[in-house]
Amino acid sequence: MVRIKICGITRPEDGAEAARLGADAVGLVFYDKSPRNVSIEQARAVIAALPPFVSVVALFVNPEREWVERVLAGCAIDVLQFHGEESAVFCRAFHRPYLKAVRVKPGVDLLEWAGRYPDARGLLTDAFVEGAHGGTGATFDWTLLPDDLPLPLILSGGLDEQNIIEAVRRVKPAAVDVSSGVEASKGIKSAARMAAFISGARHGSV
Ligand SMILES: O=C(O)c1ccccc1N[C@@H]1O[C@H](COP(=O)(O)O)[C@@H](O)[C@H]1O
Repeated sequence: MVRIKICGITRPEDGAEAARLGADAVGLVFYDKSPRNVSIEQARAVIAALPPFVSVVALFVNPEREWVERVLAGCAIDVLQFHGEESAVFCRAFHRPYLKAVRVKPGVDLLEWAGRYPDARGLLTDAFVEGAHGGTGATFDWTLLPDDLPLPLILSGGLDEQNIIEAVRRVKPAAVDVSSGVEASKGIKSAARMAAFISGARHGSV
């Protein structure tokens, strides 16, 4: 069964609703250029509203090492997600499981990326959009994904309630990750869209 991560949670009630609907993980964005950016205090409030069986993923884009350490000291984070140009040495420096995001466009060699981050818990594929690091709501050509990726594949990039069944059926990822596609407005989740997305992901993977 595909695992489901709902990213860009900024409000405790959205995290609690994602968990109630069956999300396996929620993502918190610690990147001040994102409309979904949260402070450590906001993150703590979201985490406090979650049941203990939901994983908490902290997303960063080219962070200072001290910022990651402050977040880890201030919040109960299970997994790190890096969306910038962080090296493998940097990603593993925190002794936490981590995901490495890759922005996919023609010519990007995902097998080579997987080789550069062999200890990542998964490769998260997002759409390449010039000038943006992610969370754009853009999709990419799923035929660019290799069948023989040596790491678990987390599919993201423009997923929503309309395309999630086809995405899961065609790509067969280990997990899916969504942010824009389940929002009512930037940073605010829609309960109805989250419900339709999670139901679609479950439906597509049976
Ligand atoms: O959500 C953001 O604002 C964000 C900012 C910078 C890097 C990544 C970001 N989000 C992640 O991008 C992918 C795709 O998001 P979407 O579903 O297309 O909106 C996903 O992993 C988000 O968590």
